[in-house]
Amino acid sequence: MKNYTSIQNIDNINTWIEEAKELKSNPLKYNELGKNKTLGLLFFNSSLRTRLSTQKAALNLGMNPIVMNVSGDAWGIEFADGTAMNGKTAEHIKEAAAVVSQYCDIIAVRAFPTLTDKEKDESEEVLRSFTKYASVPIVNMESATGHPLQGLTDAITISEHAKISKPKVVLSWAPHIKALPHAVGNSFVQAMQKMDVNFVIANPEGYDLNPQITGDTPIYHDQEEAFKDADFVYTKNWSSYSQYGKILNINADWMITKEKLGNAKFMHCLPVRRNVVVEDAVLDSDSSLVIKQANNRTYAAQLVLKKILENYV
Ligand SMILES: NCCC[C@H](NC(=O)CCC(=O)O)C(=O)O
Ligand SMILES: NC(=O)OP(=O)(O)O
Repeated sequence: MKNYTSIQNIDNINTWIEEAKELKSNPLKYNELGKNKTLGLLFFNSSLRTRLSTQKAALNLGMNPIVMNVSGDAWGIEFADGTAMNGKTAEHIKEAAAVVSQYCDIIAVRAFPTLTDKEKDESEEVLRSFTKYASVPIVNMESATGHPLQGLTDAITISEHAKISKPKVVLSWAPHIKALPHAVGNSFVQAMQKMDVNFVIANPEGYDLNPQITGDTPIYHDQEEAFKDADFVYTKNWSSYSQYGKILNINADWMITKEKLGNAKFMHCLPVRRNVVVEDAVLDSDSSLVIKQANNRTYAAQLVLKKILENYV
């Protein structure tokens, strides 16, 4: 594998899950593999888990991670081709990516969508430009339309906690005060579509995700019906896709409660707003997997970096 930009880069999710579990049981087994190799982490947006777990993963493989907050700390980067750069941007991605490639053996990038320009977001301008102009492998740390390190993490976590062979997994929309990206939802859908699970999505009318991603996956607009006999409820807010980037209404009654959850396990990528997305009683109970889930971020990232290092030319 050269780049890891999408869940579609996973050739066999069951094999990957087993490999990640092996790394988790012996995280330092390959601590010579990345010796004298540098991982550059570039953040255009905030992060706690991705920032730390990806560095931890690199350290477990013997790599040297270096981190930069691009927004604020670096020069504004221009992505448009052929433009006269007489505005806010000071250097072009052609130079920036080529220069960073001389300092780093792998580059990992976080860049959220605009949520105002659908075409631009769907073109994955930032991630695609790094892939095009960098001369080293690229890892997606959450882009405009996907968060494949999170999706792999979620697949590992479900495999670890499943009590039956084909568990029912529900991806449920939940309320939020801000317009949020579709990336986490998209990658979770793509990961579940590759796994042997009974997978459905629950969201209010107007919040269906990109139909090219959801495909044949059943979508319920009735949360209670979707949650029937669920083993896992994975919760996430996203803004409208059809009325791109908009909050249509708050739908506060879609908040996850202990009563709605029943015997299902609760999952969320974090950060999560308590008593808006999910009530305290869920997060503070044994039903919540969120902390264990976040721990798996390290092993998902470690597996991805290991696969890239093993194929490094
Ligand atoms: N990386 C995990 C989620 C990141 C982002 N959440 C957020 O922006 C939450 C911000 C807030 O709650 O203010 C998202 O939904 O894609
Ligand atoms: N889940 C996740 O990606 O968290 P951060 O945004 O804190 O990295």
